[in-house]
Amino acid sequence: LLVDPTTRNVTDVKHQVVAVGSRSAESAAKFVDSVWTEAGVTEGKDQVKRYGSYDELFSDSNVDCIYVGSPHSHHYAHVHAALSAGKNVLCEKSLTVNAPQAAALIQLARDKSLFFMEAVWTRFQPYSYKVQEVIRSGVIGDVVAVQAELCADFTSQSDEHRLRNPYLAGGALLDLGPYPWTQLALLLLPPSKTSTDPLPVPKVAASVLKTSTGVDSSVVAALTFPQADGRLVHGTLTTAQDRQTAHTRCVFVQGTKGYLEVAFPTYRPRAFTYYAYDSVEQAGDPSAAPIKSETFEFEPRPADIWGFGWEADEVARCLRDGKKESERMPLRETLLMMQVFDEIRKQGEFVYPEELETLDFAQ
Ligand SMILES: NC(=O)C1=CN([C@@H]2O[C@H](COP(=O)(O)OP(=O)(O)OC[C@H]3O[C@@H](n4cnc5c(N)ncnc54)[C@H](OP(=O)(O)O)[C@@H]3O)[C@@H](O)[C@H]2O)C=CC1
Ligand SMILES: O=C1OC[C@@H](O)[C@H](O)[C@H]1O
Repeated sequence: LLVDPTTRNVTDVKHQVVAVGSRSAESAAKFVDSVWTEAGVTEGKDQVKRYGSYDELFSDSNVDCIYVGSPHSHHYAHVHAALSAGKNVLCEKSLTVNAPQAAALIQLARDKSLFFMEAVWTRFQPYSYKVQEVIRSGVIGDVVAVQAELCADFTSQSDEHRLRNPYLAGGALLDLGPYPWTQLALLLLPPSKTSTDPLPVPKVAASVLKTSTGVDSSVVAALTFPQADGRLVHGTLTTAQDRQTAHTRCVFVQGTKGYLEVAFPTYRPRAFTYYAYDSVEQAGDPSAAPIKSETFEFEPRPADIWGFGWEADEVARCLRDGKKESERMPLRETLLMMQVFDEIRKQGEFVYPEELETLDFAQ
């Protein structure tokens, strides 16, 4: 938000951080100091309001949109309060703990005619548009399977840390799972469309392992996605917080006439390469060589942003244009992810503490 959008060739929108809300005034002030210092800017810092409660932030009339970046356990309560106060909301992944909470917030945003979006930054990165373009060009034929993975080693974190703590809705699935899910969704769901019609929930077969704190340490799930031509295609989602994904491959796409590999990290891919064969027969022949191969690389930090800038630009454009949801990250796809995650947790017999799963979870 603090990087001038023109440095990434964006001239139609700009951003201003007008206020920061925290559970204490000291931590709000500390946050502003550290973020402005890290960004290397001084402009605008003195004007930023530092609130010692979220409710004060939600009632600031200068605020157009709230970014909710609290632990997953608290998204439902924080977003509910922000929407109830009449604010547009961008909320970090995973949107909520479960699908009923997501559905309730989506309904609240629609009832109040407010913009609402899950913050999945990967969707707005140049990588995501390019990989879809290449797949849709048919260069590797029809997609017959996709494997997507994000594992990270969080075993050194304390039991109280939000990643391992059930009371903060820890675990691999809610924290890391949205990224392999996003890769599957980008390649195996019909083109994104905003609509209140629900999407069919893919069939799920999942296995879940737990940490000593009782949250999921790893999940492997096979999902079946119906395609426009009637075919059923498998996507596998792997996520774990006790090991690391190989740096060369976090997504593998098998086509009838070739394949495509994506370089880690799953949330911000560095590159992808496709290998295309002359025919279906050649693609199935281990001794045949591809007739075409191309690598697309993505700068790790173009114009000094990690990649969140593109997501912020999308939010600004939606607000400017009076849109209540993003066509690139439609609410029904967020709901679908939460429905799939609920089914994975059900099959893995994994529930969060009762109060986190309810619709009246208080702050
Ligand atoms: N898009 C991305 O790349 C990333 C997204 N995330 C997402 O961001 C969200 C937050 O993750 P992260 O920043 O690591 O989380 P932290 O544990 O660092 O918590 C963030 C802030 O939440 C506030 N908070 C509100 N209620 C609580 C509570 N009960 N316990 C602890 N903190 C609370 C605190 O701020 P305060 O005390 O000031 O109120 C805290 O500093 C998650 O949804 C996560 O998935 C995380 C990392 C990267
Ligand atoms: O969103 C995220 O992306 C990077 C991970 O390391 C982090 O835990 C997660 O919240």
